[in-house]
Parts: sequence; structure tokens; C-alpha cells
Amino acid sequence: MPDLITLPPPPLVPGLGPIAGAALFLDFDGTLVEIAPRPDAVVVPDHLPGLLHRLTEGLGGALAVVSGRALSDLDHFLPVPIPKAGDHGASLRPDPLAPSVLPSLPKVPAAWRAEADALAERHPGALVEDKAHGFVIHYRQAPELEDAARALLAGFVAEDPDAFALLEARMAWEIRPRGASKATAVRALMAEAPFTGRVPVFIGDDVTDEEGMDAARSFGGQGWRLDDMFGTPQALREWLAEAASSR
Ligand SMILES: O=P(O)(O)OC[C@H]1O[C@H](O[C@H]2O[C@H](CO)[C@@H](O)[C@H](O)[C@H]2O)[C@H](O)[C@@H](O)[C@@H]1O
Repeated sequence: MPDLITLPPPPLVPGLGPIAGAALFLDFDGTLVEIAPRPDAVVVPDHLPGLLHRLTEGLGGALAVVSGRALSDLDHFLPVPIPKAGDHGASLRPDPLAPSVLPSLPKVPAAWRAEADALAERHPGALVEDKAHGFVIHYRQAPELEDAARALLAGFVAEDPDAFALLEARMAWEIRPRGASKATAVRALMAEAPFTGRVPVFIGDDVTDEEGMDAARSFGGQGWRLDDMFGTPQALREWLAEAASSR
């Protein structure tokens, strides 16, 4: 079935030209929605889930949200049956109607999580967020914690560097298992219909998105930084609505 949608040029780089036969890979926090003080405080515009659903249909199913979030969080904020990858590629659900796929990856020891809790409890506003195989220490509401959180998690990773990596996020430090990334998520999705053979376009705002962008480029596609191509999540949402209305 031919695509119903051709991606229009991004607003800040109109010279790029439209893209036919695209597969869209969209980051969530800071890209589809604005950054909020806490992970549970993001505001999802009412129209966004429906817009993503329409776009996915218009792209023959070739749209995925690729996020650092757990799949349960993505399902909560975006309750629509579209392909999703969570936990920075450590949890995949290419078929929105099938169970998620959890690649075999190491999981952090419970003792590390307990020590992170103990540290966060000494800093009001700090948060520890669980992932399928690791966890995050958020210091957005406790900025004095940045160095201590990095040191604690770097020390854990040094105990088992073959299994885990330290990830710098936006006002947060995360331990994630080696072997999963937004690049592995893009490659896994591109190996399956309806993504295979399409021109992947990965859109993200963060350093963790660079791997996804590189993977998209390796398939002959493009990696777009939100700041450079759209400016704001609001501008991206308007561009997505323009793409959807081209059906
Ligand atoms: O890959 P993403 O979809 O961009 O997710 C990255 C992380 O986003 C969340 O944390 C970030 O956004 C929060 C809400 O705006 C903000 O409060 C926090 O400071 C940011 O680091 C999420 O909580 C993480 O699990 C994601 O890995």
C-alpha cells in the first residue's frame, strides 16, 4: 500500500525537501513534550496521542516512539497502539498488539538501588526512577546532588563495567545495561516490516538520542536535533500535524 504521508521539510531547514517512504522515530521527553520539573509532571497535549496514531497509519505503521522511559510510562502518557521502544532500547514493542520483547540483558543488583535511595533521601526533591534493568537518579529538584549522584553511579559501574554503563541525561544520571541503546532499538525495528526498506528519520533532543540518529543515518536516513530543525516541542507537534493533514 502506498504511503499516505510525505514528510514536509522541517521548519528551520526548509531547503531539505520532503521525504517520501519515511519511517519516523520520535523521542518523548524534551522532543514530543516539554521538559517538566519531575518525570510524572509532563503535560501531554490532548491531541497528541490521536495525532501520533493518525501519523502511524499514514506511514503504513512505520512510526515508533523511542524513549528512555519504561514502556509502562509511555503507555500511560501515550495510550495509543503504536510501536514503542522503552528503557533506551532495553524494552521493545514493535507490534503494539503483541507482548513486549525484553532482550536478555544484565539487571542492576538490588544493593545498588538501595544505596541510591539512601543518597536521594538525604536530598529533598531528588528522585530515583526504576527502569527494566537499571535506574535513574534525578537531581533537577536537588541540583546540589549532581556530583554525588554521578560519583555513586560511576562507582557502581566500575564494579562491573562489562555489564553496565553510566548515562548522562538531562539533570539526571542513569545506569543502563550495555547492549541496549536507541541505536539497537532503531536497528531492531528497521529489521522488521513495516520499517524495513524505508528512510528512517530520528528526531530527538538529548545526547542519548545521538545513537538513534547515527543508526538512522546508517540506514541512509537522517538524524534531526530538535533545536536545529524545529526549535521547540510545540513546533515539532505542529509539523507532525502538518504531515498528518497531508493525507
Ligand atoms: O528518551 P526520552 O524520552 O527523552 O527520555 C529521557 C528521560 O526522560 C525523563 O527524564 C527527563 O524528563 C523529565 C520530565 O520532563 C525531567 O523531569 C528530567 O529532569 C529529565 O531527565 C525520564 O524520567 C527518564 O526516565 C528518561 O530516561
